[in-house]
Amino acid sequence: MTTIHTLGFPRMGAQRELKFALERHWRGEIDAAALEAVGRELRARHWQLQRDAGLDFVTVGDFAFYDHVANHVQLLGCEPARFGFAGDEPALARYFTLARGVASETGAAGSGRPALEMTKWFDTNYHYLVPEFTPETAFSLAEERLFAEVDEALALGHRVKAVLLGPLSFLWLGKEKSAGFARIELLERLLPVYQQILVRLKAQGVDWVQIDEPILGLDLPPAWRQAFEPAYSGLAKSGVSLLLATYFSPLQENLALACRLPVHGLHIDGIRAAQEVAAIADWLPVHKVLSLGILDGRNIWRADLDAALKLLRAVREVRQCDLWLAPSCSLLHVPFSVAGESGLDAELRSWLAFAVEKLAELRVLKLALAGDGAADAALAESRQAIQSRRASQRVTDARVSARLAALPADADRRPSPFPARQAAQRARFGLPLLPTTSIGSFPQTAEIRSARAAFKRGQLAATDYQRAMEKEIAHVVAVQEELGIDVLVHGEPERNDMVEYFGEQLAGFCFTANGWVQSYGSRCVKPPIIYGDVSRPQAMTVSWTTHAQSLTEKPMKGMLTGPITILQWSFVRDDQPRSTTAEQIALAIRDEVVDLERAGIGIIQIDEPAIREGLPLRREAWRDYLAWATRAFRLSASGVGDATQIHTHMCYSEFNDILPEIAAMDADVITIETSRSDMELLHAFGEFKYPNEIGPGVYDIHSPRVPSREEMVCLLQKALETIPAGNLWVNPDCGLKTRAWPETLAALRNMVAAAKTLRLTA
Ligand SMILES: Nc1nc2c(c(=O)[nH]1)N[C@@H](CNc1ccc(C(=O)N[C@@H](CCC(=O)N[C@@H](CCC(=O)N[C@@H](CCC(=O)O)C(=O)O)C(=O)O)C(=O)O)cc1)CN2
Ligand code: MET
Ligand SMILES: [Zn+2]
Repeated sequence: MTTIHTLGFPRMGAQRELKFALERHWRGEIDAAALEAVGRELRARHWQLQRDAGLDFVTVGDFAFYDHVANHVQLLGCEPARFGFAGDEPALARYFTLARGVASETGAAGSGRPALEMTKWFDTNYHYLVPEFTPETAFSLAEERLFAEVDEALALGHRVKAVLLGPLSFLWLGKEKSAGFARIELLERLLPVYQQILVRLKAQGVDWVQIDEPILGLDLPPAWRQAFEPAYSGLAKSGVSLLLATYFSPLQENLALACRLPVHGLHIDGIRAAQEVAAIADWLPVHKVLSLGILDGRNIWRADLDAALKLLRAVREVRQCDLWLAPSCSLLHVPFSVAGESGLDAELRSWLAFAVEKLAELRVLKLALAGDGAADAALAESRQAIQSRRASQRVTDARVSARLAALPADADRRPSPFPARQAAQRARFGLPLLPTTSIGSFPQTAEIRSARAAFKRGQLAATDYQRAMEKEIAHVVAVQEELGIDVLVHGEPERNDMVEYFGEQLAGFCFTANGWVQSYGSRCVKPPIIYGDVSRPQAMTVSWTTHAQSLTEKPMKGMLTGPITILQWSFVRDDQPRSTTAEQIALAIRDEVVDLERAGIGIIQIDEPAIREGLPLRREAWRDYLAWATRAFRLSASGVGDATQIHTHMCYSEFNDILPEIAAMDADVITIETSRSDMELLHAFGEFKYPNEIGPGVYDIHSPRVPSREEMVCLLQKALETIPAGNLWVNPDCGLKTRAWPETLAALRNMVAAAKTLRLTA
């Protein structure tokens, strides 16, 4: 018998019901009970889908109103003391305070309660809330939600597998908030609470608990590796069967450890750790369950079921025992269902499998392994789709491969080195010392979004939509002129998203109507799908940008998304290396850069916020990635003359460990998020002697708080300790699209004033 299950399921709902309910709740339009009802309804629906697909368990514990790591902070009773919660505050209200913070009543710096920090979940575009630890952190079984959800599922007649984030991964993903202590020291205090949870689950009638330890796929310090065996020896005593789940990365030096741990089963990522399947099938004792993540949970392609069956039969041959099958990781990272994507033609649609379709694939595999003829029709259909994709004329474009093959060796080099370019650009633009600029987007108001929605529904004519956006651009230009900003932007009103917008216009991409994936909290993205060779049929941004330039004498900065960020935030081909796809996108962006230059745009920004996120989870793979990623960026940027100034922008990550590679991108100016780390990053930039110009963000755009002029003067003075005044730019941390107008205006006004103050002395 084969057992099929999933590590997790998307939470938002088929129509993003959770997003809309959350936002209504936050606006005060529905109360907590109504929100809870939506959550309950979605869980019930999603469990029923799992059951209907023939899964042997429904998975309970993957649901969250904001983030599953934040759920664990409450479950484990470690809400940071700094929030100062009073005993009578309801758990859900505290939860949203952890997630969203509380604005200060006075607006003064340092007051209010900032939210838990948010950071990327491994190498995905999902953000989790970072647990905070101090030597005083205590743990207790403090929240009933998980057990209540288990009861809900049991009451609906389901067989339940509960899921927990494992104790070591939970600690690893958190952050030490005081110096001189290591969070691993908290393990001893944490384990008894896990033990209690497992005992409770067992008592509820749960036989299997999936305990996620994705950090087994990372380069772990010895103390962390050594902590696994004693920790799990303790947890083994709870009496519940544990399925240790790993994903996203091969286990390598942790493989023997993972096989040896005293648990009842091991899940491995059969896609990212494909090369380890044979060894694990061999080494994992046969009395333990092997759960093979056989379907790609990080991508949207229909699986090659014949190839999967071949592998599964071989594994069964070796192990002579039952197998468990699942997607490689939680399905959180793929959209809900292909059904309803009527905008895609039938052929393309047949190539895709989102969450619901992946559950169906599991069932076909199970039937086929049992020799059940009921799988035959589905297998034939799947085979047909795979063959159609392999043979399709739409996937390959001979002109693209010919162009790549013919690229001169120096295609990724600017004509002159930076000092010569800097001189040419200074002569051309005559900017003041400490020039001010912004990162690109201005507030995406409800008005802009509903105009776009009406346009997409066919209720607003293309010319009217264009006129509405041009009106917005004119407004943004006028505002910047009035504020006295030096290098202007058009504000990006016409963009639904910085990646999707380009995906909609590039050949080799398709996009969905409803393929939403949670990014954080209620926020979602709709990653485009790269199915074929990429090229740019026509200019994508030139007319908007030149229109904006026509409204001002000041330089208008062209605004593009870079090849690595487009790659990273799209669903990519699995039939060629990512590096090849990156190179193709790079050339498409290069064409746009060259066209902008030709249209008279002298400053062009190519955003690469995701370059750090794309870094492989294992350090040994960094060099290779960084080499092709930085080359792709340079390819996109190198088609222009010395006097054209190329900017790039990065955010969301710590960049300290890849500074040389960032320098190797050779952008003339980099604007980078730094304000949240109090300009820490700059020490690294200073030590490393970053050679080109740099704009360290002087204020955090993630909160509506308006920074004062003095605050920004302080930060800039700090920056001037390490960066020569002639190389320093003044700008916010990131784009302003999630902000409202009043705080945007106030903050930019103070920012320009700060720059002017320093110009007098610097
Ligand atoms: N791709 C990507 N990844 C990223 C980021 C990013 O900017 N892009 N930034 C970081 C994450 N930050 C994020 C910040 C904001 C949002 C966000 O605001 N998402 C919006 C959707 C943005 C969008 O696509 N907007 C569409 C509208 C989509 C929509 O829901 N429209 C409504 C109608 C809206 C109306 O009538 O007003 C509908 O179709 O029902 C548009 O502007 O055209 C949301 O969840 O609400 C997402 C991620 C890291 N990863
Ligand atoms: C996530 S980086 C955002 C860069 C983009 N140009 C913006 O300003 O929104
Ligand atoms: Zn940014």
